[in-house]
Amino acid sequence: MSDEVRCLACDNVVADHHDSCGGWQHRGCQTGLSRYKYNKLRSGIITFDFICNRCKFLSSQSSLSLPMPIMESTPMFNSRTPMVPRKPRPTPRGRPVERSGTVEQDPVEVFCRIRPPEQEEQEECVTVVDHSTVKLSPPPTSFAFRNGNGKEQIYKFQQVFGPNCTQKDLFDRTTKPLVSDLLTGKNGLLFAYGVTGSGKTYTMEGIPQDGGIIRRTLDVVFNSITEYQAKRCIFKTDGMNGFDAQSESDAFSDRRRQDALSGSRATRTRKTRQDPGGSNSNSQNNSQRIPDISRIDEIDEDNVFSIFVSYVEIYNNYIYDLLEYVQEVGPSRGLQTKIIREDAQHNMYVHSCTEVEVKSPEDALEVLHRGQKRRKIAYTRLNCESSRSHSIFTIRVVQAPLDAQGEEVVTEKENITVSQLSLVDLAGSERNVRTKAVGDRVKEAGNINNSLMNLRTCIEILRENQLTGGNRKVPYRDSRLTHYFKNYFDGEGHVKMVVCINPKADDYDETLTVMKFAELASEVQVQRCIQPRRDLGLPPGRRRANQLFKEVRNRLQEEGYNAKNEVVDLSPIYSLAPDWPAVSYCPDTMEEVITKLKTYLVKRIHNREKLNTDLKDKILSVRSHIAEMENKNLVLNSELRSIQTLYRDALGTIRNLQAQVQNAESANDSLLKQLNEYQYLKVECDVVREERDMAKVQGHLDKQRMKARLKTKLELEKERLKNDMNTKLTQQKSEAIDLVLPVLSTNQSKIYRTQVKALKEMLLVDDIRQTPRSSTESEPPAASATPGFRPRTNSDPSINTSQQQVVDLAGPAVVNLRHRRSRSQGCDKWVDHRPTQEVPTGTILKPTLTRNKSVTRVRTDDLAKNHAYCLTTQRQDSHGELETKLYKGNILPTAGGGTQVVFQDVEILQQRDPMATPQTSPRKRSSDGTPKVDHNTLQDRCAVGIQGYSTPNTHFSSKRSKM
Ligand SMILES: Nc1ncnc2c1ncn2[C@@H]1O[C@H](COP(=O)(O)OP(=O)(O)OP(=O)(O)O)[C@@H](O)[C@H]1O
Repeated sequence: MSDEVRCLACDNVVADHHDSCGGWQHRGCQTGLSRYKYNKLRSGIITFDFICNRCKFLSSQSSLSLPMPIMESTPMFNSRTPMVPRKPRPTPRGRPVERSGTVEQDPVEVFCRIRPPEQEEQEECVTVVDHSTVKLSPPPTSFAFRNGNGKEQIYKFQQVFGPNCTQKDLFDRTTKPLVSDLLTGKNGLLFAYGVTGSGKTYTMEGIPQDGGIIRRTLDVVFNSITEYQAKRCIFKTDGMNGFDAQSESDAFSDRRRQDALSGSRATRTRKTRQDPGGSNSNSQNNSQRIPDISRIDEIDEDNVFSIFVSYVEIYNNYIYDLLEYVQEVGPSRGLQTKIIREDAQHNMYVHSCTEVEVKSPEDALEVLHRGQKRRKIAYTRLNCESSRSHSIFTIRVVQAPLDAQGEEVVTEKENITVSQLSLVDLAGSERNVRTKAVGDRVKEAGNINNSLMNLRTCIEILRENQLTGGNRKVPYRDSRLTHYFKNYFDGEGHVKMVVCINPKADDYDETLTVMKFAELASEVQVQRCIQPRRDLGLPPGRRRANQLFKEVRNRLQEEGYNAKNEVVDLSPIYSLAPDWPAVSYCPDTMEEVITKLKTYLVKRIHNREKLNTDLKDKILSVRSHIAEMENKNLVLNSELRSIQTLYRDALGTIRNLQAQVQNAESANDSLLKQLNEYQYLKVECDVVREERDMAKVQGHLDKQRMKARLKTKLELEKERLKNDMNTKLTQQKSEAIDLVLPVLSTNQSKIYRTQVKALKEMLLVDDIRQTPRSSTESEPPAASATPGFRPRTNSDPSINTSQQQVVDLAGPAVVNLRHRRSRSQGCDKWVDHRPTQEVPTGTILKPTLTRNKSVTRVRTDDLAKNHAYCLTTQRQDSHGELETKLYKGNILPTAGGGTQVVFQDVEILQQRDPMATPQTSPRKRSSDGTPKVDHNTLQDRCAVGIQGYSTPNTHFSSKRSKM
């Protein structure tokens, strides 16, 4: 029996170790071998790694870089030290075990995205031929063209996304399958590759309103596992790229500790920084965010999930943790460089890198945003925000099954599945000639180009190995980037690449290089990652069953049953045991394998027996249950029949009622119709009635007008007749006296002459008193004698006919004309007789009534004590126009010892709407245009004033003769 010894650098078999002789035989490259590093195993055994002499020579010439030895000083080879060949490496997690000798492989999927032109009418060198082909046409300015390579080039991709493609389309086609893999426990790598400014960062990150690959991935992951998320801290990292699961109580105390720590950190950050890390802009971004709402359905519902994210960048070939906590107080150390390590499963990981457990896309985006702020970005001539480093955002999904009851997480480490998806935004390749970079930018560009070149070399060698069956060492370790990618290219998951292209002609030469690399990459095959299904022999659907059980229990409790202590019983167990253990034939470990298989089979037999017993019990219980159910069924059937009869009756009643309802509805309809007609008629009637009312009002107004005209005429006629009669009477009287006098004797005649003369005088006097005054005689004699009054003539325009009528009423027949009121007695004391409901005039000019006594009802005492009287009347028409009149007069004692008012003056205040036209403003006017006095009201109100005593029933017209 012999073991192979391979060269650490080129992986060629360089020696065989023979158990029989304990010696070594050179083989393969036949160049001999040297010790390179030694490994001390826990058991104390020391093993060696070797390199062949050829690789040793190449490394000494610096044309090959070797991985650093762990020990600087290699211990001297001691021939007595047993040289134990290295044990074969454990198969990396998820890597398919070669049983039949063939391994399923997938090509690296390469997609092409062409960004929209930067300017309109930009000269372009890229054309989309169809959904998977692009054509590159060299512009005359290009280096290739000038070197005589002016031919058009055709490149094929998995899919080409043109300038108008959406972020959603790109994500669905490129990344969604990787998200599905991630959630089912498989690893994936997606990286954006291209020239600077070609849209790699846009593709990976996008904008809040239209998220790129990273944002959408987070959305879809959380959309898919929302209901199945584990509580925070149930899973925690073991510091060696693995995870442990812990009980709920431990998780609770860890949560509290974390909260306290993050609280104190947040306080410290707030204290030291005014702008809390752009939290405002972050929340603003979140508010503008349009999340992707799609989800993956094929996930194991009986698992619980936790998501961890990390964010690192490779800058100048150093790795930095973008989420590292940097103390803000005290001397700041800045970000520390990290190293890449290999875990127990030979997976590469960034040692001591911060992994944040996130519970929502918003949490994850907050972390992403935090990292982005630390990314090295700088202005270059080709991109104002050019990434100067490669960034790797890794999402790790940790999942573990629920226990048999579907209640708690199974915490054994071997049941935990960890998968990861690395989303890489590579820095763009750039030529200093074009960027005109200086200083740091040149160094950065050099490092970027070197790492990209190394990626290209690795891919080239991989492809060559795959095509030729060669075994050339792939120089993953030459740069941090390829070192980190090693697992993926070695078969640790699906690899996809999005090649970003800027179609502008200036980029032709670089774009051509990118295309060549893309073509190369698409020919590389990576081993398909097949995640072994973990079968713990637990019933599937237990989470749902548990939920259902709890729901039923709650419902029973609500209905009054005591189901609180019922426990979930999710037996039967559907499988006999977990999957067969992975065993391989090896004579050394035969015993161990047989024991393992024996244990497994015993367990299976035990499970089978248990299941059989369980099955018998269940059959019995099901039978009794069925019998019980049948009895119930019989009862229920009879109940059903009676219910059906009732139902039929009810159905008949319902039909009757429906018919009635239909009748009622049709009656209702006809009534509604009638109602409508009546309403229409009513409207018409209302219109007619309004017209009639208007005509009536008009007629009434006409009648009033006519009545007033006739009344005036009648008065005038009466006056005229009266005058005629008086003239005639006077004439007849004097004629009678003249007839009587000659008949008398001289003595008698003397006596009688004197008496007749006196009688004649009396008669004449009486005539004079009774004769109505002509318009020139209309001024009351008392007026001129009354102090404090302004005499008016007819020429005064403010005095109109109605005023004269009022003035006429103040006839001086019974007044003591010689009455003089002394000023000392207060001849200017007024009785201000106002209407009961006075309309406020709001006028600026107001009559001056000094020392007035304001009354609404006049008593004789008021008149006796005061000397002047003012009566205010108001009239308001329907248009709101107001007419206010002030009748002023003197209070004089009458011959009979009473008091009377002699009106001397009328003031009229008319308030009119300036907008109203005479037509639109109907106004009560007399035929000569002067407003009419409302005699009735006036008479009623001033009856006391005129008479000196109250005569409520006296008509104004009948009093006029006495005045
Ligand atoms: N598909 C696109 N649609 C709209 N704008 C785009 C698209 N691709 C790129 N851009 C815009 O082009 C500019 C440069 O893009 P981006 O920064 O993503 O390039 P890059 O390839 O990451 O460059 P670098 O390698 O220098 O970081 C950005 O302003 C971005 O918004």
